[in-house]
Amino acid sequence: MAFKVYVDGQEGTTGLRLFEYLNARSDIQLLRIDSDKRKDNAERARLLNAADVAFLCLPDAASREAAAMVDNPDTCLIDASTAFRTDPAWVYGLPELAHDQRDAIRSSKRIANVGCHASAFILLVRPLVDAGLLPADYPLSAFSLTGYSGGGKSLIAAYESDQAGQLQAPRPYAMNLAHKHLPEMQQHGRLAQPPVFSPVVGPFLKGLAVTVPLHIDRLGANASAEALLAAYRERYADEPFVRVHAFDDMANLDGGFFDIQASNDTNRVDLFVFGNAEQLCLVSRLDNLGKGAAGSAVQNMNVHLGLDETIGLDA
Ligand SMILES: NC(=O)C1=CN([C@@H]2O[C@H](COP(=O)(O)OP(=O)(O)OC[C@H]3O[C@@H](n4cnc5c(N)ncnc54)[C@H](OP(=O)(O)O)[C@@H]3O)[C@@H](O)[C@H]2O)C=CC1
Ligand SMILES: CC(=O)N[C@@H](CCC(=O)OP(=O)(O)O)C(=O)O
Repeated sequence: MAFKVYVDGQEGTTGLRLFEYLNARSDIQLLRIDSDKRKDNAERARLLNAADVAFLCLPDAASREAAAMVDNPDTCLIDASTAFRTDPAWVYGLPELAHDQRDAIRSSKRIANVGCHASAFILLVRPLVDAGLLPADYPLSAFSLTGYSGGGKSLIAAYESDQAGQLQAPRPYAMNLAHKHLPEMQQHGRLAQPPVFSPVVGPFLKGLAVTVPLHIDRLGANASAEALLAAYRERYADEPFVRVHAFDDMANLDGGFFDIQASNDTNRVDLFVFGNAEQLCLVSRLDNLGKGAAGSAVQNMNVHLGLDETIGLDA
């Protein structure tokens, strides 16, 4: 028997990518809303409550509205927005977060799928805090280079209609240091304060890399590049979608340049540690539409339904 799955926001960037993943599967029966009814609340409520799993690929406010429409206790919601990522009634949809996270995802009907910058940042930071290598009160900073699909339909349209080339240079944003991912980065990274976070969007569709610079003498006792890598290898040993690279993995650089698109079209996260005896640079790379959005949503669904979590996803 196929699982009934509905995507609210099926014509948006995340919804369309999710549709590609789900449409290829024989164990999923997709419930489709007529295009002209996609904002009709009665029709949305009917489909949301008919689904075993409903994905919300909507702006935050519309996600909150959709969640309030669900009264079927058997419907599991997987929300792609930021609305519920630090809400204690929702489980954080990052299976790799901790050893017991999959149990929580399996048993909850409310799963907050994780944002692209936040996934990459938390997967770098959390194992180091848990291992005592990165003090929770370390004054962290991070910058993220991202493709424009992360900004949804409107940003994609702006880049794709940029005939005059006005958007061809990288553009730092969230200059007020209040990016919407900061609360989840702090909470799920187990940090005493949020990082100083600087995202930069570039003139390419997708691909993302978060870089976290560190001074070794400000880290925990016995911290070193090898100790950090050992913590990653221990935490992610059995993870199908996390690849921990060797220290200073120059073979992965192209003439000294880091390729932030090399994880694209997969659900994989690549983790790197570069540096020297004094300073380190942690880098996490993923496809913002894959592990940063739709791929991770499929992974969460697979975990929740008790399926092989790699079904339909490339590592
Ligand atoms: N893009 C990405 O890489 C990522 C996005 N996210 C999050 O996922 C969510 C969706 O993002 P994204 O796909 O990029 O956004 P888009 O703007 O591309 O798509 C959003 C979709 O939601 C629809 N929508 C808006 N309001 C309503 C409503 N009231 N009822 C029904 N449908 C509605 C829009 O309709 P219409 O077609 O009419 O515009 C649109 O199709 C956001 O919360 C975003 O922050 C999370 C991780 C990564
Ligand atoms: C380029 C761009 O605008 N990217 C988005 C992040 C996309 C994402 O991860 O979505 P959520 O915000 O729902 O988590 C941003 O920085 O807000």
